[in-house]
Amino acid sequence: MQKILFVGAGSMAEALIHGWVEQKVIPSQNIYITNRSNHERLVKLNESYSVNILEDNAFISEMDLIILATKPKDIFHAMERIQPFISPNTAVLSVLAGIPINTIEEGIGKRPIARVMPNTSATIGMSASGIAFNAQVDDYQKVLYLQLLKAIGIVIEVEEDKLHAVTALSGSGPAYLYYLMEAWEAVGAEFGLTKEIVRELMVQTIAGSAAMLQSGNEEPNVLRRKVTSPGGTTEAGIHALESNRFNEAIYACVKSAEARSRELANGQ
Ligand SMILES: NC(=O)C1=CN([C@@H]2O[C@H](COP(=O)(O)OP(=O)(O)OC[C@H]3O[C@@H](n4cnc5c(N)ncnc54)[C@H](OP(=O)(O)O)[C@@H]3O)[C@@H](O)[C@H]2O)C=CC1
Ligand SMILES: O=C(O)[C@@H]1CCC=N1
Repeated sequence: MQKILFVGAGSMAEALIHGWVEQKVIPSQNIYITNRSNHERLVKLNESYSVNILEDNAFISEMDLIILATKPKDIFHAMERIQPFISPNTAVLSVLAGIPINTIEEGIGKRPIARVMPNTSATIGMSASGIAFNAQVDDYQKVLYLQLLKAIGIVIEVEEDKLHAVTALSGSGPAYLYYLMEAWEAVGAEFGLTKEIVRELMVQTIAGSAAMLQSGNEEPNVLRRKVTSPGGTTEAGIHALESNRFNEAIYACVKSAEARSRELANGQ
């Protein structure tokens, strides 16, 4: 990829830029960024990553790849802006939650489009991304898209409709875990442990549990049982989770996120 333009330079754009620049996948001088109005943000990203600020819409025609990274509600305005300038050869990668590929085709024409759902761990090369392609993406382009995503973590191709579920699980997933960590830190503080100690224990516990699952072939319920001594502390903790409807809360969480993604697809 020679020139890449981010249309929308917010949190997700920064995570991708950070990951790609750090992993040396795309030189920062090949990356361009634009926003609707927040120029200060563009200057900050320029200072942090030496990426270019798009100064003139006419330059859009020179882009090899455009990454759509506005909020879903802002995409229609963004597409109106780029449509007059975008070249027929320019490929597109969208990270927008919910927005279907055919909405993008309607806005900026049929061209190779990948719809991707990454997460913010792209910043450190640890994203878990889902991807779907339109029919215009040939095998060679598929490899290029996948290479880009693999550079910032793992990527799994799914049917486009399944991206709603991917969004609810791994796109939003980091926030659920950070929420859990916030609660963990708060309760740790009640026991008089310093924030630093709780943080260190918690991060290693989560990383260790994920690594156990990744490296072995045991199911989560088997690993859980190995921790849970009859009549012991874990059992007491799990009972409390059950009586506070932990499973129901998780189901409701993921189902609400999936449903919201489908609403976004319908412009709601
Ligand atoms: N954050 C996350 O964890 C993830 C986000 N996503 C998806 O990524 C997308 C961006 O999310 P996020 O980065 O969090 O959002 P942010 O609000 O942080 O960033 C959105 C950016 O889009 C810009 N923008 C708005 N309208 C236009 C326009 N017409 N033309 C150009 N730029 C415009 C905004 O600039 P200005 O301030 O000037 O309006 C802003 O910088 C969303 O669609 C989201 O669904 C996907 C996976 C994970
Ligand atoms: O909250 C959102 O809508 C976006 C999509 C996935 C993560 N953040």
